[in-house]
Amino acid sequence: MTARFGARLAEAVAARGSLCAGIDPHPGLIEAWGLPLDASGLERFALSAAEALGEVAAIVKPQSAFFEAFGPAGVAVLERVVDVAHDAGALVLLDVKRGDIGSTMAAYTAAYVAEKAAFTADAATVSPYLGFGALDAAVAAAREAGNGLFVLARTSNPEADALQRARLEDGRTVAQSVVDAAADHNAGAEPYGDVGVVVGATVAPGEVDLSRLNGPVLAPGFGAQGATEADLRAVFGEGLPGLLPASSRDLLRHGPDTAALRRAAQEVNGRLAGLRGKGQ
Ligand SMILES: O=C(O)c1cc(=O)[nH]c(=O)n1[C@@H]1O[C@H](COP(=O)(O)O)[C@@H](O)[C@H]1O
Repeated sequence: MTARFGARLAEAVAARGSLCAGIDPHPGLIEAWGLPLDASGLERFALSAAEALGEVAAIVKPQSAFFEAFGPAGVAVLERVVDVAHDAGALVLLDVKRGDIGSTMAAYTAAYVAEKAAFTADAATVSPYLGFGALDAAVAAAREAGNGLFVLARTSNPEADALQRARLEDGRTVAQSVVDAAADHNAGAEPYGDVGVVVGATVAPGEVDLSRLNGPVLAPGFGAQGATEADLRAVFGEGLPGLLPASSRDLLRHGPDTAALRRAAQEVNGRLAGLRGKGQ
């Protein structure tokens, strides 16, 4: 039986470091790599990024929107990116940010994280803003298949502040209620559970209490959106198990030279090593 996602992730981070390498084929980056802005350029960009970053990062995160923008041909490239990154030895987090009523969510689950899912990713990003309970069946199906989910809690973009920092009747913020619901799913799992949360590296320190989460934390906003290692330290402290700082543009700008891409990811991983706890 395949090991649980949380266990596989912990093992991969121990071996390779905590960086989550984003594969976001922005049109400007495809052109900067000297490639045509069509499905063939997308394919060369994304497959070489998947191969190079997949060799050195514990987990890679292709952002589906940039593939969907090229239509069915782009989605076919995304499918190959997942396979190439797996073959290179990385786990794959598909960044699709899906969220819908429970019955529709079941179909997204079948696409991304259930047993025999159409895409063979290890985890996917999901939105809880139709109610965390609407994700319950997805959590169960992902777990059954040995896969994981990352639930948006406190995102890195400034437009999210008003909604995610709003207070519920019980005094908790909306973002904290998402973290707490994820924590309930992870209770008792070792080294940690399969339900991660997304908390931007750009948020104010102390806003979200992750002490009970017992799950992975995807921290985008590191790099191109301005957050630094000092911000990661201030927001998440040191030694938070499962912290995955995520960077896309700031890594990809080192291409198309694949050796330079690999070096950039390794260099970031080296700098992040101090944030990891002992034995992680
Ligand atoms: O879920 C995400 O990955 C995500 C959540 C969030 O709060 N903020 C955020 O930037 N992201 C994604 O993380 C990546 C950030 O890219 P860079 O700013 O280029 O590092 C993009 O793929 C975003 O869609």
